[in-house]
Amino acid sequence: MTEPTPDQMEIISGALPYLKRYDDQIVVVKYGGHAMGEEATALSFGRDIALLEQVGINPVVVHGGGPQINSMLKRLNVQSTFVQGLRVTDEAMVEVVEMVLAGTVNKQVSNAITRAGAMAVGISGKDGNLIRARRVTRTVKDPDSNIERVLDLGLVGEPEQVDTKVLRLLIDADIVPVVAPVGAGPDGQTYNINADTVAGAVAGALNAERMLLLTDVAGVLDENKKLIPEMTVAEVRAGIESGMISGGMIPKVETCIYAIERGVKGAVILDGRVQHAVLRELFTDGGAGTLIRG
Ligand SMILES: Nc1ncnc2c1ncn2[C@@H]1O[C@H](COP(=O)(O)OP(=O)(O)O)[C@@H](O)[C@H]1O
Ligand SMILES: CC(=O)N[C@@H](CCC(=O)OP(=O)(O)O)C(=O)O
Repeated sequence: MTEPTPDQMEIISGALPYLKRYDDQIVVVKYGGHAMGEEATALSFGRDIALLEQVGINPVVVHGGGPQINSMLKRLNVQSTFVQGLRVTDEAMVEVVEMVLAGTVNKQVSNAITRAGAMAVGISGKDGNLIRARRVTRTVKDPDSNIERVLDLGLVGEPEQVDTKVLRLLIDADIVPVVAPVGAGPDGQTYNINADTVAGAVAGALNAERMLLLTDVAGVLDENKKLIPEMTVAEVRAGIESGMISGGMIPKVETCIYAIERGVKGAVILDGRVQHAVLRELFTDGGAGTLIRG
């Protein structure tokens, strides 16, 4: 074994105040499909989560899998369309979505954490009554006529109710819950739910100390493409209004606002492709991405 360098000792020692701050607190980590790419990043993610569990923090993982669903649909020769970042999902497609998210990806993520030495259990929002979903619609404006139309996205849902019992049982048993973003409607129908939205709902229901959204950009970028380290809810709203925040970043910041309004102390958007992104964010002074506060 090589001797630790003074720098390494400095880093470990510098983590002490953060270890105290997060002791026994819940941290919800959303692991986006784009952040999963490389094998090395997946391993570093698994190690980060296992380390949090080991030092007495309670991580809860919610994962995405949009790119993984895309490649399965491509293999099946099925086209998919998106409305405001949400995948229009019919009966046949929801079967593929559930298979990829609650099957392949869920087990990959829980396995990466387990291999790193923590106990992780993968569940979907349909297990233990975790997420009761309701159908969502979106209003779009026709650019030519300016007439607004309500679009039905099929079996796309949003969390109507979150029952945290199963999560609490796992957390109390020192098991890391790994949640796939599908839910069931009151009639048992399966709904496809955006993973950021699930993370916000879960973080809010658990009153988490922190919510981290791991994506493939450094965080919220300003007009000059420079990272904004910290934003208030009011600044985020102004950013959406001015068009500085657009596309896939809108549901992310909206999820952060939703979680903060439900008592989450801080929500961070950060680049999950960076090795040990979670540890950098939680245990260093500078943090890693954009922190959004109330
Ligand atoms: N102000 C902004 N700062 C950073 N990214 C932005 C901003 N506005 C729009 N975006 C876009 O949002 C994308 C992130 O959302 P998305 O692709 O849906 O992520 P994920 O797949 O991880 O859920 C970025 O890659 C970028 O193209
Ligand atoms: C309704 C809806 O759009 N659901 C998403 C669920 C997966 C997801 O959100 O994955 P990422 O976080 O990797 O983008 C989808 O079908 O792609």
